[in-house]
Amino acid sequence: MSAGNSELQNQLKKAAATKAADYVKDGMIIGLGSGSTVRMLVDELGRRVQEENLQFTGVSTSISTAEQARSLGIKIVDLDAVNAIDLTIDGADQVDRNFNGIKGGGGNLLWEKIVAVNSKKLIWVVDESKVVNQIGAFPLAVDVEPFGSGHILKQFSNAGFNPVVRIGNDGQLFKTDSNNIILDLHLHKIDDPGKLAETLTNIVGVIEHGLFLGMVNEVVVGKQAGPEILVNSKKR
Ligand SMILES: O=C[C@H](O)[C@H](O)[C@H](O)COP(=O)(O)O
Repeated sequence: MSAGNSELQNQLKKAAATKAADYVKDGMIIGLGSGSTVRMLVDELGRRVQEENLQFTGVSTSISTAEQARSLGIKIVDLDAVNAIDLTIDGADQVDRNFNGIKGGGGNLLWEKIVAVNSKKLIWVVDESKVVNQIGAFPLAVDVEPFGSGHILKQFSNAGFNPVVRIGNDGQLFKTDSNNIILDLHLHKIDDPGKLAETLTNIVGVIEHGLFLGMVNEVVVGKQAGPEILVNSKKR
């Protein structure tokens, strides 16, 4: 699932990703997010490793990012092999002006959230179409244990959450890197993200949800006039 991939959107994603790559310095431990914007970031970091001898250690939020990074010569270690991550750079599907975001369009929200909470600083790279007044137009991914998930599906339907079981590009049931399934909630708008997060967290069988509320320190926004950095003053 993706918010869109027009040529302009890809240019803006790339501008944001390239700007965010400047934050990575020698000796740092860097969390690498997932998705198409992070793919561009990892390409740029790989270029710097090869051409500028940049030396950093990466911790990946997905198998696919780890594979891409390693193929470019970036050192990737397990999260448990480091004490803390200096900085994580990740993508997002939507973010509002209170720094509440939706993630999980690629199904990587669980590892992304685990890496985020173990990071000293979190930056998102997005194009300007993803900065919104109210989140929720993008479907909210919920990572669910497959066992008994039919009952969670019913519970979500009864609550009016319009859940859809995610199917992969291969036409098969989508499975996360942890072998869980994703239920996408088509909510259209989320009036109270905190309350929804609490509701979802309290359901047995829900492993994690794609609401990342007030967690991000900075958002690098790719705009036609040039990248803009939104700073979350509450996280300074
Ligand atoms: O599970 C996927 C992640 O949360 C992505 O970071 C998010 O969906 C943004 O992806 P993209 O950069 O492809 O729009």
